[in-house]
Amino acid sequence: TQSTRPQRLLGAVQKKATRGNPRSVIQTIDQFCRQREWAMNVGDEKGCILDSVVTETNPTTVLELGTYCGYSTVRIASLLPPQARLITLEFNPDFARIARQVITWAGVQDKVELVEGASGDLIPKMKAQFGVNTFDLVFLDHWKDRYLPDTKLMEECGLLKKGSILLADNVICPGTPDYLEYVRNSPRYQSQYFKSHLEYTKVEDGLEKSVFLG
Ligand SMILES: O=C(NC/C=C/[C@H]1O[C@@H](n2cnc3c(NCCO)ncnc32)[C@H](O)[C@@H]1O)c1cc(-c2ccc(F)cc2)cc(O)c1O
Ligand SMILES: [Mg+2]
Repeated sequence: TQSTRPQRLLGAVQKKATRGNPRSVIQTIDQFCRQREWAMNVGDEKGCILDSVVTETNPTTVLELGTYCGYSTVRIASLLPPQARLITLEFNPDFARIARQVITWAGVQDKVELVEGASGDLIPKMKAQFGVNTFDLVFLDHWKDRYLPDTKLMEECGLLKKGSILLADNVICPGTPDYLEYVRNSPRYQSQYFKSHLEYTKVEDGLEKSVFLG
């Protein structure tokens, strides 16, 4: 039977990346996506912006919406201090299965909790079921029309505190117009756009960093 693109991406990681070396896994995926098959990872250019936001936030608790193959999961986890943890939500079981293997190959599995399910169902359970108080950083990279409803849901569930950071991928391409309008006009957020390019292309895209003001 035909393999899927995520399966081929995992194959490249297991063949070429050094086990236990997150940077090697990231480099291998970026090379695969540039030389073999494009895939919707945040990529190396926007990935550097993600890295800088993670390091300057120095988060203890991170939430990622949309794991896909685990590229940004590995990127973020590799920068977290020892006690910090990253919860990543993925509702496609096939993608979750691939991501778990990528995360383990990179050796960051002890900092990552991959939860299979839809963000809309899981966000309300974060406090009771996952022992989360608030998130210091949220990386939004799932269906683009879900960024806004899930942000409102996180507010309602008391998962954001003064200073919590939302970092959203693809605010230009494919675009998240309703989310952008909200975080840029709401008095509850201080927003900043980081101009970049769609992963592995010259098309404009960018990340929006929004600080929750409480
Ligand atoms: O569409 C893009 N990303 C979507 C990611 C989805 C992943 O997240 C998972 N997911 C989705 N919704 C939820 C959910 N909750 C919501 C549903 O309940 N709860 C849990 N998991 C969820 C999916 O199963 C996937 O694993 C994209 C496209 C381009 C692109 C640009 C230009 C082009 F020409 C083509 C493509 C570039 C990018 O960087 C992109 O991120
Ligand atoms: Mg994306």
